Amino acid sequence: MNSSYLDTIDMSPWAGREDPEADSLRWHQVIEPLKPSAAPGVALVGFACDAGVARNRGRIGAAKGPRALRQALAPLAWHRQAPAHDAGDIACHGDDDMEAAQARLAERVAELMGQGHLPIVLGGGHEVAFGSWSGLARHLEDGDGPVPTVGIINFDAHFDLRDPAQVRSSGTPFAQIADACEARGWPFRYACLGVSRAANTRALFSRAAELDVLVREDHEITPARLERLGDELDAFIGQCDLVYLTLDIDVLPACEAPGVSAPAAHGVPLALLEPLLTRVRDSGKLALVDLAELNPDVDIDQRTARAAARLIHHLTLNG
Ligand SMILES: N=CN[C@@H](CCC(=O)O)C(=O)O
Ligand SMILES: [Mn+2]
Ligand SMILES: [Mn+2]
Repeated sequence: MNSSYLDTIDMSPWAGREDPEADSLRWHQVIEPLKPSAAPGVALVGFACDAGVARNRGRIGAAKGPRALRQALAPLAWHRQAPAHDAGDIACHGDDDMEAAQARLAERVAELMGQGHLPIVLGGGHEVAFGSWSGLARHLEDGDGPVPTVGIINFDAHFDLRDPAQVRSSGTPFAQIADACEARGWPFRYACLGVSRAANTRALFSRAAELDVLVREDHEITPARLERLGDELDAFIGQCDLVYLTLDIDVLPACEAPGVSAPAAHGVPLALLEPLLTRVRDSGKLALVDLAELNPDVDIDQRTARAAARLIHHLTLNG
């Protein structure tokens, strides 16, 4: 186990308002750098990488996402019982380093899971997902007995099922995971919610159908259908032993999340996204979370970072 990074965790983003009243803590006052014997809690790990976005010909800048997300989470009110740890960053040193950075992330995620933490990976482009999932896979392979069935729930305007034989990028992680599942003889259970028909080609819809993906398009996620969608999500989760939740912040409409590589004209608003996330959070099966595509370079007044921080806050409220 490589734990030398524990001495170099940068806690400088964790700053903000301090209230003089009792019982008024905020995240920055509670979160601690991860220690080897830390009590189980949430463990944040940054993936400072946008090499996959560059390969996908997108707007780079998501490598700065982890810091912006920590800064936005820092002043939010603390309501948890269980601890939160900062497990540092995985940096990507250019295009040639992307696959190695994903492997380093996998190692960190597997280590955190082995210590009983819920890893929350702060991206980074959506190439983060292949690293996150690989860590989960390694952790499960290290365990005794049959490997549990993993359900992947992706809230995203995009399938990210592009053919990885062309180029591996932020647009291919779930196709890479499907291939990796096939190689291991594992089922590939993937739900992609918030998909824009305008932003995904026919080839991608066909691949999703071939892979039996649970698809709900952006315009289908309405207040009137929210309860039924929640039940469908519960049914999907019911067929899995564990859930890996991946949030591409570009699932939000561009007015709520302008700071992404590919803003969504339609999107799924925070007010509808949050109740669906509650279903996932409260399922008791959530094993791994990541959040992708926050690009502070094109954000407006930290709007996207604040929305992303709010989602992390919401997902961790039950701990
Ligand atoms: N993670 C990224 N995904 C999108 C980007 C789309 C775009 O740049 O327009 C994709 O590859 O489909
Ligand atoms: Mn997307
Ligand atoms: Mn994506």
